Amino acid sequence: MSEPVLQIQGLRKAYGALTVTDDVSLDLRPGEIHALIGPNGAGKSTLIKQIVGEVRPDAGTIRFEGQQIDRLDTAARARLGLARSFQVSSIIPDFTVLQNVVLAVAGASGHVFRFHLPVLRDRNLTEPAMFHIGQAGLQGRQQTRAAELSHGERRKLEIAMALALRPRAFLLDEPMAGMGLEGGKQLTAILSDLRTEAPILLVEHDMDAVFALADRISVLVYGKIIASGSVAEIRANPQVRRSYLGEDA
Ligand SMILES: Nc1ncnc2c1ncn2[C@@H]1O[C@H](COP(=O)(O)OP(=O)(O)OP(=O)(O)O)[C@@H](O)[C@H]1O
Repeated sequence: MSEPVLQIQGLRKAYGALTVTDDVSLDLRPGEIHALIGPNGAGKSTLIKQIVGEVRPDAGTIRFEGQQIDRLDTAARARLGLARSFQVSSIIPDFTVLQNVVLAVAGASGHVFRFHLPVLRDRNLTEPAMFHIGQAGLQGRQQTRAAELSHGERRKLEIAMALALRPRAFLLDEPMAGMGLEGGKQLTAILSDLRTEAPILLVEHDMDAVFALADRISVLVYGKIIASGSVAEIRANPQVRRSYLGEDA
């Protein structure tokens, strides 16, 4: 089996008497989508925050591509290629899709960006930008201003910009939220392809999307992983059905 890209061992975090992360161990392997599911308040967001460095664990280790990263700050972890969500805050509404992605490509390649330079004529920037626009399913929309995009298209622009940063792993916190039926289907198809680019740790409440996408699922309840396995294993697990899927198993 290939080495995990991300490996979490014995992670613990408590807020006062409340243990939010209770001896959590999990990994993310190359090429996979590993879904993390669990009821509201189970500790999913807090776990993601510890992985990206926004919350400091009380104990445990986090390794990324073999390197222990739990002492690094958020920016250093991002530089190693740990991409949190598609919540790219830097979309410029008055810029076109292409201009926004070109900016992301320029930023990632360490280009010193000057607004007066004819960057849109620099093929070293526009070619990768157009490639990422295609990967994100936005072909034909490159000349549209970001402000005019629909919610789903904006999400795709965020994906294109995230891809420009050449991430080594994606941590996605509820990407399906607010997408609607058609948008959700399109995003599912895009995420499905994305796993070959970089593996995805997916926190998602939309179980149709999780069951359609996940190679593995881990179930978090009260800060503890109560089960981990394939979609079929998790669907058949009586404890999961009782404590999360809300069934009388
Ligand atoms: N900074 C904090 N201080 C105190 N308690 C916190 C803090 N952050 C989170 N918690 C508590 O930790 C628990 C887990 O919260 P978290 O947001 O990680 O859950 P979640 O599984 O992501 O929930 P949801 O699915 O609703 O987003 C909750 O009970 C929450 O109130």
